[in-house]
Amino acid sequence: MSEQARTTIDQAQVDRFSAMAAEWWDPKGKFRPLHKFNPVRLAYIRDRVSENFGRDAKAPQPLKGLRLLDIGCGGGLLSEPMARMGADVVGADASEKNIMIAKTHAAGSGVAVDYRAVTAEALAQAGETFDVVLNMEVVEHVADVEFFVSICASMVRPGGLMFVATINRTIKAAALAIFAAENVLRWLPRGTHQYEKLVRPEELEKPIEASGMTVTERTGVFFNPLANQWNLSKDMDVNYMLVARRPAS
Ligand SMILES: C[S@@+](CC[C@H](N)C(=O)[O-])C[C@H]1O[C@@H](n2cnc3c(N)ncnc32)[C@H](O)[C@@H]1O
Repeated sequence: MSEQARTTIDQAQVDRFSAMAAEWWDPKGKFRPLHKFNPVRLAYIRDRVSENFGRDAKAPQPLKGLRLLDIGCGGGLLSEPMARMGADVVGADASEKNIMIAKTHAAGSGVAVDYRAVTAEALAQAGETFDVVLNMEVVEHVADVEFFVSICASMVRPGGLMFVATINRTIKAAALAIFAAENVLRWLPRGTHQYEKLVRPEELEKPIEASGMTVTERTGVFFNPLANQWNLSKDMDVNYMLVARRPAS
């Protein structure tokens, strides 16, 4: 298939998110797991970015002056805190409704984020580049994972980082992240995730490495029911995150 004919849009997935858009900022609503995830993933991103760019992670705005893309930003649950940490954030999502909700929320919170209803391929084609690309909980919802990851990686500047978070395609993930989360705990609406669309780490690493980036860290993220919180873990069988770095030129 020619590059031009390839698309990252799985319209049924985008429609599903558009239909739930009003709930993005309700911590008890359909995006509850993402709200619960936020403390652990925000600290992880802040610390890795600070380390990479020689910043003090404890400073009030450790990401000051860095240009950051939050691709598949949804309602902006990551974009807003990243902007508060000082980054110049572009929040991009294929769903216009998500972007509308994100813009409204940011205006209410007084946070400046450049929200755009565009695909990753449109941004790359326009020649956009970033110090940091966040690719969080999106790859399991796109049409062409390899293409999507390559496009996102192509926008990372020399010396920059890309974070990818998703759910592994394992039996354990099918049991916990799909069956239990959707049918028993009811954390997510039924049909949020499809087993066939889950992505194994090596399926991300191939296009990342092919784009000239190096995967520098792999970590699992696991829910601790006793503490009622998510923690970093060595176990990558269910939720996991990768960090990749483009060598400085
Ligand atoms: C599970 S949400 C993740 C939201 C956000 N990244 C977070 O972690 O809080 C997935 C988002 O990806 C968006 N999306 C799906 N396919 C996309 C594509 N090809 N390009 C851009 N956004 C896409 C959906 O509209 C949805 O908002």
